[in-house]
Amino acid sequence: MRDGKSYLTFIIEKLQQRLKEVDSSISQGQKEIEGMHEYYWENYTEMDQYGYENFDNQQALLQQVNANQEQLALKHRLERMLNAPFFGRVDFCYEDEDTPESFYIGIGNFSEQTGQVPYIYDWRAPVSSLFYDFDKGPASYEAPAGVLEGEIHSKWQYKIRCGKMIYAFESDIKIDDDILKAELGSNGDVQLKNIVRTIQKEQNAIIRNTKDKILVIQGAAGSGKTSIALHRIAYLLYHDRKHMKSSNILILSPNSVFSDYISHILPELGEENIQEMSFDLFAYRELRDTVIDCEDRYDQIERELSCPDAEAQDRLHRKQSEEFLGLTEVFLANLEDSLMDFHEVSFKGIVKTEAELVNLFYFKFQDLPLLSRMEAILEHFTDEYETLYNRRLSEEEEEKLSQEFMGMYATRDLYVLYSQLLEESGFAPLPHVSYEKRVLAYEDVYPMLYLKYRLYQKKGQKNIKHLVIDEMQDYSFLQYTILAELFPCKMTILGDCAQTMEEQQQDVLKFLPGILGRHTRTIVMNKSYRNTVEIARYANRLAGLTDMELLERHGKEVEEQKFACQEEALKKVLSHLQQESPYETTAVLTMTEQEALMAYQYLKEYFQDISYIDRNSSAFQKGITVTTFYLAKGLEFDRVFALGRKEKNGLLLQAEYICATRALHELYMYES
Ligand SMILES: Nc1ncnc2c1ncn2[C@@H]1O[C@H](COP(=O)(O)OP(=O)(O)OP(=O)(O)O)[C@@H](O)[C@H]1O
Repeated sequence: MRDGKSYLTFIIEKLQQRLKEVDSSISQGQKEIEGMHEYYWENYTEMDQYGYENFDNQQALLQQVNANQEQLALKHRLERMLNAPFFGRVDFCYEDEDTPESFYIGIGNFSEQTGQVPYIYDWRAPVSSLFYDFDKGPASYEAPAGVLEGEIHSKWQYKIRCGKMIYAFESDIKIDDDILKAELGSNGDVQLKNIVRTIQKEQNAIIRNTKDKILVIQGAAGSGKTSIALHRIAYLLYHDRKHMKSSNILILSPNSVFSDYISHILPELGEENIQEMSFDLFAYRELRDTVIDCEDRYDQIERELSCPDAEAQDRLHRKQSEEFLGLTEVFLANLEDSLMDFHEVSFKGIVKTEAELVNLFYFKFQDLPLLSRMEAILEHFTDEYETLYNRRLSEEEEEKLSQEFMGMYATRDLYVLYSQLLEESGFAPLPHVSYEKRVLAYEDVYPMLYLKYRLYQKKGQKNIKHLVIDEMQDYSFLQYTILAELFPCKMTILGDCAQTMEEQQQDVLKFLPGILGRHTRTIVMNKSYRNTVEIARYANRLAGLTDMELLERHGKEVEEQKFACQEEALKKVLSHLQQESPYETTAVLTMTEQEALMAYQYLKEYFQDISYIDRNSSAFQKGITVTTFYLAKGLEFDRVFALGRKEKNGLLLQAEYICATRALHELYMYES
């Protein structure tokens, strides 16, 4: 049996050979494309008048372009593999055989020719699960044909960079943990890393879970939730290429910086990137016809921090609660009558009496939402007219009829109706203003969106087959109710109750199964990988967590200090920043936007290339970053300076916990 080093030499040769073939196929394809273009320009005047030849030409061209693009993607994959073709090996002896077979594992499959036994197996291939799930000894894996049993004779881990072997370890001597510690001990990249080399057994079980329709992961800070979700997407795409394309997956992510932070992993794993969106942005787009602007979650947090208002908090919660949904249903039931004013319609010989309209409205079309029903009746009427006279209605006629039918609603303005709902449910109504002045407070955004979906037929998101919701603890009962309606697909939902951005922690696990149904499976992960033991212990004390498992990676003790004002605290931050440091990324995290801006302006005097992240930012860079705790959520930095407050309340404590858990190696908790 060959050792890893000689196998590497063999593979590099094969990869180079393959790359040459791909290169020549790409240039051949390119020539053909050019030839087709030339042929077209020389002959298009003589092509048949019906455009058949032109069409055939276009099709052939398109096919060639697609083929070339595929080859180009393959070229990129092979180039990536040339850098590090494999990272693991399992020597596995099948039950009924005498000698073990070596399976080398890498970020993609590689074989001499398509269809031949691979030289390297993709980390997502069935046999690769041996590497993640078992140590030396009896083992099995699930192949398409069934479970295959056998014994692992040895397991190897490799680090290869630029085609050179950096190290090779036989891993039954528990080197896994050391390798993991070495990976985690290195300085943070600007983007989240792929973890294929060191996926842990419990993480692997989640990544490869295809059985559960709804998978909910409650994971402690730094337990790898986001990483797992992305690797899971890569796994699902690999295993169901026929039915699942990257365009069928959507990630609901908190903001654009976070989207940028995770955007490298899928391309690194050889997959296309997928769509990402924040739910607040989606809601805003959906309500744009009704209001000129909507507050987002961050406006709400800023307000809570600058002028805490218990009444406003209470209102926010009541409006997002199950009880309020009940009140909305009562309101809708009453609206069935109170909104309508039927009257006879007579148009060019066709008459619809009030009784006939009532009948159509409450019986024939009763299943349609209230505000979509009259449109259906209008369509019904138009059909009748066009069939009778065998002519289409003109635009003016359509307009006139539409006015007459829609005029039977007392109003169709969602803003007015929602305001009415608020009043009837014991809340203050919305200000009576024109469209240009309608700015919706955050507490009203989702209740209004819900009302919209109950009143109008909604556009389903049928194209989405898998929805990933990150930071699950930040969505309310009402938001999940809306999401369940909009996305009747598979879901991976992940988050951490301890990182709720509110006065009190929200345990979404209590209500999720009720909304999403009994096919919901919840997995809890308590092992944290991000922080040193010193930081993790400190953070756990802040949040009162006692059941966390920590990876034994040690570092500096957390530095806590109190200052008279924020400027004093900033001076201290500055003195640290001016010292030589081995770190790539440092964050200065504040509670509010205003504080972040002040810190940024202060530090900018000393460091030209410092970056400031606000909610419109879409990327974060190496070096020093200043931002608020809520925008740093989900991200990580080598070193964190948290500028907290001496006074405490629920939200400020949560904020401190979020800041503390962002640090990989060093943490400074300052208060003023
Ligand atoms: N198996 C693993 N091997 C190597 N690194 C890992 C592993 N699991 C997690 N990590 C690392 O731990 C850190 C935290 O991972 P991730 O951001 O996915 O956690 P999270 O649970 O989403 O955290 P949070 O909720 O605090 O934002 C990352 O640097 C990630 O690369």
